[in-house]
Amino acid sequence: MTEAVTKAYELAKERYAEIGVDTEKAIEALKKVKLSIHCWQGDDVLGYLFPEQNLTGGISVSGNYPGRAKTANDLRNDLRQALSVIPGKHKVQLHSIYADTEEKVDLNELEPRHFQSWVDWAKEEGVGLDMNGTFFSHPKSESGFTLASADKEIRDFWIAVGKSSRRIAESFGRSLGQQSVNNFWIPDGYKDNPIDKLSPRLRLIESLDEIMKEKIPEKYTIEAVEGKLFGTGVESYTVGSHEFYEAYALTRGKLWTIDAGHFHPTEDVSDKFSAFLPFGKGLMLHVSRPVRWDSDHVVILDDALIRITRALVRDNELDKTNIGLDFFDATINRLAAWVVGSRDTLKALLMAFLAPIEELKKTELEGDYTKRLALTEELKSYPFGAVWDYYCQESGVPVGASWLKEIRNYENKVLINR
Ligand SMILES: C[C@H](O)[C@H](O)[C@@H](O)C(=O)CO
Ligand SMILES: [Mn+2]
Repeated sequence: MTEAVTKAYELAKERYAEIGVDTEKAIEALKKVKLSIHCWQGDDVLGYLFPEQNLTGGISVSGNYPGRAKTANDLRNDLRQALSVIPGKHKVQLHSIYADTEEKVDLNELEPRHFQSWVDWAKEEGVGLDMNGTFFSHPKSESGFTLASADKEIRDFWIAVGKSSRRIAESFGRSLGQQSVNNFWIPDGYKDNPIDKLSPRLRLIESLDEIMKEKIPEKYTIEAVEGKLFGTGVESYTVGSHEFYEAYALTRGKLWTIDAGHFHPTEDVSDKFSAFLPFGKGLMLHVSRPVRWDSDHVVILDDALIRITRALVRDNELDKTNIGLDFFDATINRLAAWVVGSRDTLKALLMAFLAPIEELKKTELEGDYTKRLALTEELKSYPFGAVWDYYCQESGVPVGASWLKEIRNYENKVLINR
């Protein structure tokens, strides 16, 4: 296998060189990209703080594949196994509900010490940690409102949750020596047409401003705000819409989170990066695959993903963009879901790097759209797979579908017994 992979790579390298693409440079560029892999694919977004609590907030997971991670330790072991077949060094995204503690503690009382086991694990694994405050799956979110609630007591509770998430993210940044992005997604909204669309938004602004009041050095953590078109149960009005958060991010110097599943199905999210970034501090992405709606299917190498990575690479936006994943499928092996989604996102990035970008830009400037079309179409059948295989081999991870054998062994040894 090793020899065949290397031979195929050498040939591919020649083919790409003919069109002015340096495959070694593309591989080096790919090595630098850190994905932010979401922990919640491993346990169906339930967390470990409230074992009896159902998933709420208008998101849902279908399927009952055996082996859901039932403890934080299970989840870390599963993540370690999945990471071992994904090339590169990455980050893992947590949520408040993944606190690992024996204490009876509520979301608003969480402190960095409740995440110490995650920090220790991250150090061992050499991964960074990103954070998400949890604003759902809790009795105090049952009305459908949290930070935008008209009830001050409810609002204050969730403000404390937001502040706690910032302290935790800061501690991740300090302990691990890399910035922790702290993402805020707030599910608040109405099922049916509201009369007053303004007041909840004004309350959300006030709550967020209160949460962000304390200055924390950005080298440790920065907040990202995630809008949404709608969720199940909040079809008519979402307080934190896209325009709301785009404006919030711009005026407060925060990151704007673009979740690929949160827009109208025909909207091209990749088109938004270059419109926002000349004004904004940066982006957080939640790479997801909406099938007819925000279904959070496992990411695959489809046109939508290719458009996302192409935009980031062609417009030189990687330095200002955090590439997070966000999907949850319990109908298949959950580790395989992480692996497919992560490997495919990396593959799509490699495809984007393997292009004569400067030449294409020049062609476009010269107005030669015929050549632009011809070149981009021919590029699609260049031997990018040989470069990917070689990258996997050199990174010490399985080439081709052989990673599945390792995941199956783990399933038979570990997952099946849960
Ligand atoms: C669990 C996550 O916070 C959640 O998926 C959020 O990011 C989202 O996308 C909700 O639709
Ligand atoms: Mn998301």
